[in-house]
Amino acid sequence: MRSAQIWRYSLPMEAGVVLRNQRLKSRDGMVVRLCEEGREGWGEVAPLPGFSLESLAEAERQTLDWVDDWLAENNPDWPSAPSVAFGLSCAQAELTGELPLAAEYRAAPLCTGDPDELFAMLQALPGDKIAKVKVGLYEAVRDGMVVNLLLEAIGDLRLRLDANRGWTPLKARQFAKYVNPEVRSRIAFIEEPCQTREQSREFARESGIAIAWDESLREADFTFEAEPHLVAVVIKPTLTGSLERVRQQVAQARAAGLEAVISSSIESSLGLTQMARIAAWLTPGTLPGLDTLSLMEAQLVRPWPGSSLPVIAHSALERVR
Ligand SMILES: O=C(O)CCC(=O)C1=CC=C[C@@H](O)[C@@H]1C(=O)O
Ligand SMILES: [Mg+2]
Repeated sequence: MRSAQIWRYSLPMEAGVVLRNQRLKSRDGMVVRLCEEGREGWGEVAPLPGFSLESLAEAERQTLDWVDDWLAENNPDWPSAPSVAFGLSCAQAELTGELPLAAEYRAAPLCTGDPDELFAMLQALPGDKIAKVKVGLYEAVRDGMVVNLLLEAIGDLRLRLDANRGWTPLKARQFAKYVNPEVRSRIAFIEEPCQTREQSREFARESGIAIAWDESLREADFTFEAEPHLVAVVIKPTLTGSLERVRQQVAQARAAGLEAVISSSIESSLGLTQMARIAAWLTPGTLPGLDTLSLMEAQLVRPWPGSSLPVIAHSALERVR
């Protein structure tokens, strides 16, 4: 006998979370529970506004249809919307025991705000000191100075930078100018520095700074291929699709000699803890980019170890099915 429940959630976000010029006041999505023969599996379906092509309403329709089909003892294909395929495939992988419990909770910390406060946090990082800094939001020169300062001050720090295609070739050059050539190799990579892939490649050639693709993975002409200066790809499961598809992309990246970094699409603690498990399973040895829980004011269903945010239980959510 199969049974299933679906709930809607809406989690308030910290003030000032801006995604692609749009303020994100709350994170909205669904929690799904699939039950069969005394076992259960949970999943989160949460299209990210400004990134996912499907709306929450469309995701809800596809989730309900798939669950109805599954309850009728069919084994339906994954729905077309990536966020739906991901959430449902996680629920099924928990149900069948395919998704291991071991998790990588040491996500690379996102550095925001005041450089002075950052120092203390970075100095205290245990093990591999690797952190992520968003660039391209302020003056390129300021970004260059901050990155240089951090790398020069903390000798064993490595940084992942993310420009979200924010720089013109000129701005990218201005950034590089302020980063001492001796510390550039400790920039693990910069995600999508420029507006086009060609400009990003040119920047990497010129500056010697390694790059990674993120937005490019969602473009129709993208293929996983080795290129000079390209070291990694960022895989955001909610924007990718089913767990099988995520596995396939990790394998394709590996085959091309690229590091695959599992990364958040600002899911709740439920989705984030599952991605910490996916990272431990599929990309052992690589710190995932999952430090987005602190953008929220509450956790959902399952807590992230060490977080002091209150946890909202499924029983407090609005039931859809
Ligand atoms: O990759 C990480 O370390 C955290 C996730 C992250 O940076 C992002 C998640 C979702 C949307 C984006 O604003 C942003 C990114 O650009 O990668
Ligand atoms: Mg990115």
